[in-house]
Amino acid sequence: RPAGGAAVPGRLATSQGAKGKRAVAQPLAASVVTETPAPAPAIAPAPQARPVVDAPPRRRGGRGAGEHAAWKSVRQERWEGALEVEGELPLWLDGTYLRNGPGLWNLGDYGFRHLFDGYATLVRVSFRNGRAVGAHRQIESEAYKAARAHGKVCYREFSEVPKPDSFLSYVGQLASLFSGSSLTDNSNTGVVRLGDGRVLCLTETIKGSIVVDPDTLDTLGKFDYTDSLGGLIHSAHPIVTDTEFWTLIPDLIRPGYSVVRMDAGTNERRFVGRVDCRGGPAPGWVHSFPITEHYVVVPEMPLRYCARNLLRAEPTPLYKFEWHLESGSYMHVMCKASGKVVASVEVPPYVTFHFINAYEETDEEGRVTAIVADCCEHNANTDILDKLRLQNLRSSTGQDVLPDARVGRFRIPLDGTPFGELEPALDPEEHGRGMDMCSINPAHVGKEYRYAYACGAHRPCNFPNTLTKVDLVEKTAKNWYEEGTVPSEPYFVPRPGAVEEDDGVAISMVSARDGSAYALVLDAKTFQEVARAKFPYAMPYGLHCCWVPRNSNA
Ligand SMILES: CC(=O)/C=C/C=C(C)/C=C/C1=C(C)CCCC1(C)C
Ligand SMILES: CC(/C=C/C=O)=C\C=C\C=O
Ligand SMILES: [Fe+2]
Repeated sequence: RPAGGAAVPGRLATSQGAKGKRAVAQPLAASVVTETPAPAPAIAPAPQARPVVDAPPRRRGGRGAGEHAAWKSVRQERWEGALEVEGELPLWLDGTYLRNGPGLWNLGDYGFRHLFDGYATLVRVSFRNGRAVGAHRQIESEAYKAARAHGKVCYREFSEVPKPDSFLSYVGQLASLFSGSSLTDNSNTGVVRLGDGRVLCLTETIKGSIVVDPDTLDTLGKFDYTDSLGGLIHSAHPIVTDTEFWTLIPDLIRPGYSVVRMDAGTNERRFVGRVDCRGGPAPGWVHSFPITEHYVVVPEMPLRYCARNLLRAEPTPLYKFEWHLESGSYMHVMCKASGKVVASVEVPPYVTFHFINAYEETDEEGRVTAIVADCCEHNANTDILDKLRLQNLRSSTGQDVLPDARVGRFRIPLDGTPFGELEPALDPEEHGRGMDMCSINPAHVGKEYRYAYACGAHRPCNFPNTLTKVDLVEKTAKNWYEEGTVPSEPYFVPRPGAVEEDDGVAISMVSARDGSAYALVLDAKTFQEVARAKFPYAMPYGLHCCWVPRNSNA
């Protein structure tokens, strides 16, 4: 059942194209707008457009036949058009799904190394009356604009660094590293809707907080933090509610973390408290962290930032990080109201990008006795970082090379006991020993919860290739799998008025080996497909999502 039919034409345009103008996609270094004589067809065969980059990458394995579309750069700067819908979209699904991710990994014939290096591609699927309109657009960060203008990397990305033209410019680069001016603002990781309705794309550099228009996908400008808290990096995953925004700012000089809060409607973060690291030469990497109703949980894992690696021109095996098993692994708990650290426990070693949720355990008198915190845990093994190198992702040989992962459940006692526990929350075989890119019902953030949605594994595989719904009470999982596909984070959207935790849908953008791509809508209760909205061109893999309900700001 096609949705939208010919009513909504597919649109292709350059970043320079004024709103409403129709223009063909431009190669990266071009600076002129070329308008097309006629509107593109309804379901535009986007690959007809001139690709953003068309030469083979310097590092082999960029665009060869047989390579999965998930790991190929998006082929044009932007597109918009009606999507063909297969199945029945729920009529209550009224709003916009946004997904951010590093979708462009090539500059001319130069291919980037790592999944996390790519320039940000924002994808939109707007649902209304059982129909879907899709779009994507490159985010106009300074890093992307400079790369497009000069045909080379100009800022320090996750693993890519600008090649110094001379020793003097190398010295200049070092100086600019200390000031933060050489760090990227390529906001390729997350996208969040603030309580006041503004939509932000984020990465781990603070300067990479960029405001976008969720309808046009226009880059509106830098999010200007008006406080004087400073810092160069922060967690990629702030916790955002209708009223607040919480994040962590690691301190690489005096190892520790600042816990900060920003009220909705403001641009001013306020310092809440500080956690001093217990071990190691630098803070543990804090890609994400969880909160509960009264506490902020600050993880300190043995995979730590490394100032020396930040300065290097060539990446080390762990990029900007170092593994310090001897330094210990810790979980700290800070009271939101007082900023005081109320617990700091040593836990077994762990490696995680993504915390799923946390909540408080209470005794009969209602006193909080412990915090339970769940994460996608990689069995204390850092190999996953190397598996996310594009060369590894592109060279799928059919062998089972994805390292095992699980739902790691921490129990952090608040009674002064010096140690916390870390155990799998369910048998990892339930989800094929793959576990990452998670979401939950937003009404349960910081509270007891039962269900988590994530990417799991159907082995053999080299990357998570299923969607999984984990029941943390029954300790079971329901799995969705379609051969040859790479699904991204299943993002839970509650049905308006829902009471049950899993009353809603899980939306995932799926990239298929044959070059097709679709937004998959699963009934979150049964985990059965209800519909798919198909893009007319290949879509690269992407990371994190958010949901903007229609008229949410009206
Ligand atoms: C996409 C993802 O999950 C993580 C992205 C992380 C990034 C882009 C980290 C970037 C960094 C720099 C550019 C310099 C400072 C260190 C670090 C935070 C690793
Ligand atoms: C893709 C990913 C992390 C992304 C960070 O935002 C992790 C994948 C892990 C595989 O198991
Ligand atoms: Fe992430």
